[in-house]
Amino acid sequence: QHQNNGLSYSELLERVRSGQVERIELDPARQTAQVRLEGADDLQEVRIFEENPDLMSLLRNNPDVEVEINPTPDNSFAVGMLGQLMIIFLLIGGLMLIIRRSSQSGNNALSFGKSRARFHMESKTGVVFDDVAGIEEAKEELQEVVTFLKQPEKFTAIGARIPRGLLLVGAPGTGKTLLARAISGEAGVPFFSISGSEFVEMFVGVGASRVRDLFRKAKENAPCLIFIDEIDAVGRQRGTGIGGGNDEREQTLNQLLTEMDGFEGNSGVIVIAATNRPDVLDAALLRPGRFDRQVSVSLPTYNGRLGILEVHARNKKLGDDISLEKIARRTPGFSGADLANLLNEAAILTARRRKPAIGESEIEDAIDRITVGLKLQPLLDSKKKRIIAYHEVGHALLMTLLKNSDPLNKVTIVPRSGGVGGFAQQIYSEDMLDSGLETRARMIDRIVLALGGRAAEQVVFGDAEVTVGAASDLKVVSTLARNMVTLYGMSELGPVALESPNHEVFLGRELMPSSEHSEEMATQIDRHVRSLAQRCYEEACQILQENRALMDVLVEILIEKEEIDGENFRRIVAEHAKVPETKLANTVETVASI
Ligand SMILES: Nc1ncnc2c1ncn2[C@@H]1O[C@H](COP(=O)(O)OP(=O)(O)OP(=O)(O)O)[C@@H](O)[C@H]1O
Ligand SMILES: [Zn+2]
Repeated sequence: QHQNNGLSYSELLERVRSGQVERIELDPARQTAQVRLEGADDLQEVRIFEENPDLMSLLRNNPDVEVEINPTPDNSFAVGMLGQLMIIFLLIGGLMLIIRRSSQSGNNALSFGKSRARFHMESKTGVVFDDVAGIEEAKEELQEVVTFLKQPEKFTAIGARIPRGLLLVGAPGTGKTLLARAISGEAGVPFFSISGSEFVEMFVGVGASRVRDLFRKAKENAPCLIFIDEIDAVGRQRGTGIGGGNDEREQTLNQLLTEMDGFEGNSGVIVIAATNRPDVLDAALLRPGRFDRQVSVSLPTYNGRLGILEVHARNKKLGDDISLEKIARRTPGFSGADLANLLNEAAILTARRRKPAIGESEIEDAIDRITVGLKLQPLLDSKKKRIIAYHEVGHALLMTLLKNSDPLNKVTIVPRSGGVGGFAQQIYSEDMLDSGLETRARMIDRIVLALGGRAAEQVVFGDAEVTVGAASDLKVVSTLARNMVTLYGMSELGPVALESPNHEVFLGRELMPSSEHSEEMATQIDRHVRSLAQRCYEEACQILQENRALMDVLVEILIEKEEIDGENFRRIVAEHAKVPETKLANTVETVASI
């Protein structure tokens, strides 16, 4: 009934019972498990079923089996995030850009065979508001919670109801956990924490009682704060299957709701939950008296990044040449965790290079590591390498020639572990993105230069040879062009907003069509978006065509040296350009009517 070496579900149960299973990795979404039998080196796959109480209770009774559960991945989130970052991050015109988000967030599977996850309690977190930077608005809102915890009588005396639950909403690594710990620290109250993914353990039927324990302990220690990270793991809308153990999860959620309702008025316990997916939460969680207040924690702006860098530079040895302002300018789209990580990576590199203090080159390398991954071996000279070189030179040359583009920082064809074959990177002269003062001229140039990679491939190798390497460039182009037409009134459709901007792009909603306009208007928008992109593409092709000889020179140098920094690149361009003056192309005039 099954392949030679495949285990059936019932055989799996049998093997667990007889103690022959060493390790099992459950994947509820795919309804499979990877099983390692005693003495075996590799894993084998077994189909499991949605309702698998036998397996779960068996595993509970056999604590020697190592168990891991892969939480259901949320790709929609990742995609939304990626889209967002790519706009901000247009500095990288890389082949197949993949941004590695701080991997510590979220999806780490939990193992409950060895250590049964419990809630954690810290009597003093030692974190204060000064340790949290760049999210001033959220801090201000939460200052109130500190006062509730410190002096509840102040509020009860005048009959004010102290909120029980508060939801922190924001992308991974923006400092939600840090903020919660700082509230505890500032108020001088104990901090209880558990993560929603640890709640996935409810799978084995201990969830509800864990919740009861947590709240009982907390009440004994009031005033105090309970922090539930990744609440979406347990608080997803009920009745939507995330795989086996649904009932368990719902029981846990119900218990959580019961506990929230069961607070005696002003018992001195405040529950803070964090999520990056408020849209998937069960509505019951958001009712009055539960998590009825939301505070959003957004990615830091330029000033925020500067503040966060200052916090994390406190205990680092920085060289005299390091300017935190410059780093902040280089890192739009970075979260607080990314920035902390950046300084830490730079410190590690510095130690490895036996230098006394962190220097510019360590910062530079750390930024690249975080955005595009580790350097890999350069490719051997090959057609592929030439295509990548032309693609990147296409981007880089446009960054240099276009009048309204931020200058090139460097162009490289050293492949990166993040799946990037090469990239051309800009350095922002000012923090336009944060200030919101992006102009039409700049946006057009960003579209043109994003198309520069594909255009170079086309100009040099012809139609048939264009590669898939431009996929991420094209995503950037569509987003920018669409925003120009629908949000900023920068097309012939007139100065009207045709869609409401969704600032919470990290929710992945940006991809959802809005129904605010008619079918007819939707067609018009599409037409204008396409025509804008088409004109920009033609513009890119034309500029590159005119500078074909220069491109060849640059590609030869890039293939030889693997990397050219902005200054050298500009020097070479100035030496060889037909018109010696750089920054000559004014696309706004050519792409005038859209
Ligand atoms: N605003 C900030 N100020 C200072 N440091 C920060 C800030 N945001 C993040 N960090 C740094 O990043 C680390 C991770 O952030 P934290 O775990 O609080 O983020 P989070 O929003 O809870 O992320 P996740 O959703 O992944 O749990 C912090 O311990 C801190 O070192
Ligand atoms: Zn590209």
